[in-house]
Amino acid sequence: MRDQASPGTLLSQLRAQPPLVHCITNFVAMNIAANVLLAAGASPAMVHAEEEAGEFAAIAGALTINIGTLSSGWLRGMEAAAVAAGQSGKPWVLDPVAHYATGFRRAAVDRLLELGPTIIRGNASEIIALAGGVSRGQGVDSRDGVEQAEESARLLARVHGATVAVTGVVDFVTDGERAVRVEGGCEWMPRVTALGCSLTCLVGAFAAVRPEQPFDATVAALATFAVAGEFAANGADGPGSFSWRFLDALAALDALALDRNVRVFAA
Ligand SMILES: Nc1ncnc2c1ncn2[C@@H]1O[C@H](COP(=O)(O)OP(=O)(O)O)[C@@H](O)[C@H]1O
Ligand SMILES: Cc1ncsc1CCOP(=O)(O)O
Ligand SMILES: [Mg+2]
Repeated sequence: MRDQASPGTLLSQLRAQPPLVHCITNFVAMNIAANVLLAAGASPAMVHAEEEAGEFAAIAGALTINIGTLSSGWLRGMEAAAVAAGQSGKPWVLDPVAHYATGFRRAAVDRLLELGPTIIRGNASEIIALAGGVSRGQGVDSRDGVEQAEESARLLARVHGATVAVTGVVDFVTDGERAVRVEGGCEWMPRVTALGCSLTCLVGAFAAVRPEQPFDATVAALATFAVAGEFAANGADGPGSFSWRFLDALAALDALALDRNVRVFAA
């Protein structure tokens, strides 16, 4: 196994030089995702208009594209941004929210996949369907277990030359060669809307820090969420108090605490 930069090392680097992260995310996620990036120490910018998305992607350290609340104009902005990111050598992350739900979403994701995302982050239902499998997903929430999506993730990673992250109770990350599981988080996380979308943006932030190491960057982002989620669960009474405790836990998390509490295992 190659040397892997620790999540804490990457978190320290992120905070030392906060990356500008270009997020094209959905209406539901925009506010919480921006707050998550700020709490972690990165600098978010939500820029989706087709007139400017390409230009902005060339300036930012990384791009994230999420199809959660898609429209034709937004899709043109996403395509322009993905092309610009590719041309300027910037990593970009695809979050295929509920891509199986409608023909419009399926076609959009097919076009975005052709533009070569560096990293794909989704829940188990999304990853299974993206690899051509039969998923139980209907809306934005997963109805499948991460274990069921692991082979799909490996296949997608090989076919698209991307790092693929499947999230859920225990997360799974692969680049088609290496694979790990990331334990942690808490039961309230899937009960707070757009936390997965926010994680996709944080994956972008870490990818901006380590553009040549998307696998390590993805693991570091997932580990940060897993540890902050566990810390925030302490004293939380439900999704509401968990939500604000999670932002505080992210901001308070330091490199040492992250590396001491991270649970990443080879898969
Ligand atoms: N039951 C769970 N226990 C612990 N962590 C979870 C659980 N479900 C989701 N998570 C965490 O919540 C975050 C969002 O993942 P997920 O809910 O799978 O994404 P999405 O919102 O896109 O469906 C990830 O950090 C994941 O590890
Ligand atoms: C509820 C909803 N509807 C369209 S996008 C969205 C947010 C989905 O967020 P996540 O994928 O993080 O659960
Ligand atoms: Mg999602």
